[in-house]
Amino acid sequence: MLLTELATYLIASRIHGDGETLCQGIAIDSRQVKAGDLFICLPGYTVDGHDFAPQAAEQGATALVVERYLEHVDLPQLQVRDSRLAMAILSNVFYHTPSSRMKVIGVTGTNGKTTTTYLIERILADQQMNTGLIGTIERKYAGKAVPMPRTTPESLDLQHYLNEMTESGADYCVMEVSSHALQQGRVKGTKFRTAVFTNLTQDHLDYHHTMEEYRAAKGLFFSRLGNTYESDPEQRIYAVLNADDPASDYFAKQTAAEVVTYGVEKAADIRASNIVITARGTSFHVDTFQGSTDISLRMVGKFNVYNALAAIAAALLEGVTLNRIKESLEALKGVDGRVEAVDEGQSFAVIVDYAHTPDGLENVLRTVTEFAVGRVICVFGCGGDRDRTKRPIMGQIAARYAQHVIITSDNPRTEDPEAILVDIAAGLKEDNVAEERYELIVDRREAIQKAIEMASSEDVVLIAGKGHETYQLIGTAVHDFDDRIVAKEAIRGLSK
Ligand SMILES: CC(=O)N[C@H]1[C@@H](OP(=O)(O)OP(=O)(O)OC[C@H]2O[C@@H](n3ccc(=O)[nH]c3=O)[C@H](O)[C@@H]2O)O[C@H](CO)[C@@H](O)[C@@H]1O[C@H](C)C(=O)N[C@@H](C)C(=O)N[C@H](CCC(=O)O)C(=O)O
Ligand SMILES: Nc1ncnc2c1ncn2[C@@H]1O[C@H](COP(=O)(O)OP(=O)(O)OP(=O)(O)O)[C@@H](O)[C@H]1O
Ligand SMILES: N[C@H](CCC[C@H](N)C(=O)O)C(=O)O
Ligand SMILES: [Mg+2]
Repeated sequence: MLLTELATYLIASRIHGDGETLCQGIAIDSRQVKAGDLFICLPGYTVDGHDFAPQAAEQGATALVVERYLEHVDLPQLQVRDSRLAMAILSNVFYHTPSSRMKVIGVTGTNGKTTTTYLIERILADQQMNTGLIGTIERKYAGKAVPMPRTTPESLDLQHYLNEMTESGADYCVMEVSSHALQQGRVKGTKFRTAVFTNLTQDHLDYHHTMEEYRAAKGLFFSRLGNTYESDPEQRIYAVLNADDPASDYFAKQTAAEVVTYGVEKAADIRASNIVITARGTSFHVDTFQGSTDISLRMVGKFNVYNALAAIAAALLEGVTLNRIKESLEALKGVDGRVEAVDEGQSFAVIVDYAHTPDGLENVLRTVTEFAVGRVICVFGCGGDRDRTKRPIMGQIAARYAQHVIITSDNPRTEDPEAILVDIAAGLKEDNVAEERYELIVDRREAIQKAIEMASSEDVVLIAGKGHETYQLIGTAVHDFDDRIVAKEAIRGLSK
């Protein structure tokens, strides 16, 4: 497209230089610019994309989108007020607004996004609907699955993937929408059919500063939902909210979409009762606006009842019958790295889980303690360059539920690994937890080995925080690391 043509989508933008310049693609990273690309300069949190304009020019960029005119760069420039917003708009233009060619169901919340997206996707796919998925673990469509570096892609990548999805025939995209994504406008321009909210508890305070700011970021999802009422049911827009989470009242007030609620404790449109949790699964009764049924999940934990209820709501809104939903939910074994059992025939249980927030850890520990006959041994850590205030809290939660706690590394990134462990241990010290009940082992492999060596029959070893991850980030290096493989090796090592 020509620069002048692109400018028509950006009101009050200003062209410096030749407007007849052809832009064949869009790039936001100078290292990935191809000849003929439009390079959008994004002011970042660490560096300023404007500083890389000369590099982009060298790589063959034909024009720039800038927030301030760059005199020293000899390229035509489209000056805008907000280059992130320009990126969202232009990405939609470039990829022909893919979200209007399919139904996009988005899931936001502190915990349970990945799990809920897989449940929804499974139910829809079982109805012979052509589905795609984008989230923490992978993006998946057209028979391909590609691991994802982050939960919600930048708008440029998102529109690209959505376009690939519709071109491969997808009717639905089920995706996770993180608070970072909402704050940074990564989903601006994406038309959502349904926005699902799981829950709001502490995480990411390094980025959002306070719980109010964090809630406001999540709120952007609901306040930006469609503001028109269509007579065509296919065009209607819904917000699915957790009646038991206080933040839902706030989101309900913010949105113009039709609200459907789910929950256990409080009255809700989709409500579970008679919840029974065992080591093998979770069963419950559910009343909905489309009838009632009993469901037996193979996934354990009360939190998974909430995830299932959210998925039931989203699927009912697509016209799937409750019976079909039940069949799909009951068939699902679970989601990669979420309360995943590691079984090498050992006499004790080993569970790998992705709990990396205080609430997530408390939920999974509570679940595990409910069916553990022996002791619970918990191995976990906290990510570096992330919310530091959650560290001592997670330490306290671990010691409250587990008989023995091994504090270890979980992606220290650029922080001092030992210092992170000390931050976590501060919580246990404050609670006067006896020193023999916990230990600090920086090396995660050693920590897992130690937990497995000390486990006796009927104990449960919970390895939390990394779930499906297949790496350990230390400094800026990425090391191969998979809790499940390391645990298996440690179990096999026992008999030697
Ligand atoms: C805090 C945050 O979200 N940061 C994201 C943001 O980074 P940034 O604004 O700091 O970017 P920057 O590194 O300063 O660079 C600015 C611009 O210069 C460009 N650049 C930079 C270097 C260079 O050589 N050439 C160049 O052109 C960059 O491509 C970018 O366009 O924009 C970058 C480009 O899109 C993202 O990669 C980066 O994600 C970082 C890596 C990240 O870790 N994000 C996490 C916190 C995140 O987004 N997590 C959420 C939630 C997880 C969950 O709870 O599920 C997620 O959705 O994954
Ligand atoms: N509804 C829920 N409420 C509380 N905790 C949950 C819930 N669902 C899952 N969890 C816990 O949180 C962990 C992460 O779950 P999941 O990956 O589904 O969440 P997520 O929101 O996608 O996380 P992320 O922010 O990293 O993408 C699980 O391993 C489990 O321990
Ligand atoms: N999406 C979350 C995942 C955290 C997982 C944990 N293993 C860590 O690295 O802190 C984040 O980026 O904060
Ligand atoms: Mg996720």
